[in-house]
Amino acid sequence: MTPHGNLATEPTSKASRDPHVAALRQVHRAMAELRRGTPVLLRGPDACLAVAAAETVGAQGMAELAGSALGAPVLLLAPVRAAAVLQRPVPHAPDDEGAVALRLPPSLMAPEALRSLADPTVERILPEAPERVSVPPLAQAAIALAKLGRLLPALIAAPATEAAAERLDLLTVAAEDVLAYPATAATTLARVAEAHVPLEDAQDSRIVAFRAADGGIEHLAILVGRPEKSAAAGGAPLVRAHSECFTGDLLGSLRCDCGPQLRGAITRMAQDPGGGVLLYLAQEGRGIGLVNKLRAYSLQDTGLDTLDANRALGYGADERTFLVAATMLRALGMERVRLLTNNPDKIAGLAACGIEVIGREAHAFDPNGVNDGYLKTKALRFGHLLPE
Ligand SMILES: Nc1nc2c(ncn2[C@@H]2O[C@H](COP(=O)(O)OP(=O)(O)OP(=O)(O)O)[C@@H](O)[C@H]2O)c(=O)[nH]1
Ligand SMILES: [Zn+2]
Repeated sequence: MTPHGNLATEPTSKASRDPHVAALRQVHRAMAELRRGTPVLLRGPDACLAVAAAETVGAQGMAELAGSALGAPVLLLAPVRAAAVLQRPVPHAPDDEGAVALRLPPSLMAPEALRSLADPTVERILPEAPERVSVPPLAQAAIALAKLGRLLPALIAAPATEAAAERLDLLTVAAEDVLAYPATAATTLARVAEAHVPLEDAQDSRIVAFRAADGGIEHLAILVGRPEKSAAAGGAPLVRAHSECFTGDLLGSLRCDCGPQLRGAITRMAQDPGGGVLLYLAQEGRGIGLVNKLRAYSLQDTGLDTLDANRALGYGADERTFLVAATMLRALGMERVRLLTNNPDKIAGLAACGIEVIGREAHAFDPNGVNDGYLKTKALRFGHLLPE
């Protein structure tokens, strides 16, 4: 509210009238609410669902959820996590919205118990088995919202009304806007800053920052040499779409190959007459976020590989959208590229977003004695094109 009235009904700028921007803003707010343990209301065409993240909800959030609920809350879990909690296979039902709903005994309806049900890295013997019940409408959007917030995809959920949510001052967000968010956010990426940053391995480098209209973390393009010139002259510059890896890129972790891939790509672009572009994408852990990647690592230390560890958390093997990279390349005027990668999904993903990948350049580094299993899994289970 302002002294001039309600911004929702009296837009003061073009941006606040744009339905895409309004949707992005609301979804981003909803993510932040879940992250701090506050419930939000998902609005669908026929029903509403109040949800709170099992990982963050506290006593107040539980009380607010109960206060807005029309029925008993259930726990929504991704099917793999539900199977682990129930200690039996969970057959797929056609209308399950990619989630399993469990009715919890009162002993498990408390924040600490919910956290342990959500998190496979926490060992817990259940006093009573939860009962599988039918999945409420909008469960898929609920799981998607938790994932967007880089939380464990596990939510406590109950049918609710908009009036009750308003009375409790809970944020309401359209389920369809949650599902559309990754694509909508990617298409609003715009250049916001640019600077010359000489690098150890490439003196003639510039960084261009891109921001989406949601207020999320910026993605960066590192331009080495003059790739725009090469593109404008009909060439296809070297491009690497590099998902950020705090542990590998910054700390030199030996668990993965990201550090050598990052520095190696920049060195290679510096040597290429056409230069190159390294997209440094805010998609840590293949899109699951750093905290979940650390959880995945701890599961890998118990014997799971990188793919099964992601699934045990309730995430997919790869949660990235390549539309981010494609939008940045288009904004830079580079729609024909040679891609530095071993990952065929990246080639297909960029091609599906309208980028012409005219060639692939292998980008493999020798195992280091720690990441050998990780590299093997990439070849065997992700189909990466790695040398024998
Ligand atoms: N979830 C998860 N992410 C990881 C793990 N190890 C590395 N990553 C992340 O994976 C991303 C890099 O993806 P990779 O699959 O190694 O490589 P790629 O970029 O898809 O393929 P290339 O182009 O061939 O390198 C970075 O964001 C890393 O943080 C892991 O064990 N689990
Ligand atoms: Zn890494």
